Amino acid sequence: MKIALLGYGKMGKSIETIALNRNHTISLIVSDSNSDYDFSNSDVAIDFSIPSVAVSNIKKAIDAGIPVISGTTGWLEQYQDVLDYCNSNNGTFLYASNFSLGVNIFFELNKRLSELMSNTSEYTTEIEEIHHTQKLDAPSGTAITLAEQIIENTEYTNWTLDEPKPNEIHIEAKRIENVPGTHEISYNSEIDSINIKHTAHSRQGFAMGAVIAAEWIKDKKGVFSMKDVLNIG
Ligand SMILES: NC(=O)C1=CN([C@@H]2O[C@H](COP(=O)(O)OP(=O)(O)OC[C@H]3O[C@@H](n4cnc5c(N)ncnc54)[C@H](OP(=O)(O)O)[C@@H]3O)[C@@H](O)[C@H]2O)C=CC1
Ligand SMILES: O=C(O)C1=N[C@H](C(=O)O)C[C@H](O)C1
Repeated sequence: MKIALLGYGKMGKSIETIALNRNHTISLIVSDSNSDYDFSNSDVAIDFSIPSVAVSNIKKAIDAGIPVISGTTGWLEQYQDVLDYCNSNNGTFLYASNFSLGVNIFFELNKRLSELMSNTSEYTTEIEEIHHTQKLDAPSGTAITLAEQIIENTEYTNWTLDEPKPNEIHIEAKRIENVPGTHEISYNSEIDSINIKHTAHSRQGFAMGAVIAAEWIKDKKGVFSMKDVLNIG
């Protein structure tokens, strides 16, 4: 498979290593310095860039008829626009706030725990995420997905980085040198606490998941998620 890499930073480079090990080739590398590019020799595009350019990168791939997967976070207010664009142009698109198998299993645990908590009023819920200091967005896309899952199953209606109101889940976003990505959900009452936590030890799980998603999506049409790829949940 010939892969176009949209973004060649920490993730783009990790994806390149894994893709080459799986006998794929890299047909195009796009970074800030070469934004005038075309997809003429590519089978699939993988976007791990920056929030301000992700949407134009994704739409450009759809225009070229190339299936595109994106892991870039921090642009989700435009997600519906991208879905509509993909569907109306008969394109192929997959976004995941987190491509690792472990976090996608963790998402299922989070859903189940929030379902179990749906009828209890004793517990308050908090999310903590920790990432490296170069991260541009806060909270992480993964923390937003976790919060949205809890909101779907409980009385909470919003998440906030600030002091929470009773209907808001507090997300604490910490930035510490070299942390690849840690997410913890806590339910706290007077009596006890329940915590679930995922710790990434490197970027390998994210990059492997992205390559597996690209292999899976190559000949498909439509909008997909990692649930479709991993067949879990
Ligand atoms: N969904 C998931 O599983 C994961 C998602 N992420 C997300 O992926 C994104 C990238 O993360 P990471 O690799 O760590 O970030 P980096 O900052 O290391 O890399 C970002 C890259 O984007 C490039 N870039 C800048 N402008 C453009 C442009 N116009 N077109 C294409 N690329 C451009 C930068 O190029 P230059 O170097 O020239 O400035 C840089 O190489 C982030 O949003 C992060 O949150 C990260 C890990 C996992
Ligand atoms: O920027 C990162 O590094 C990561 N970003 C993703 C997010 O925002 O959730 C996924 C992962 O946690 C690493």
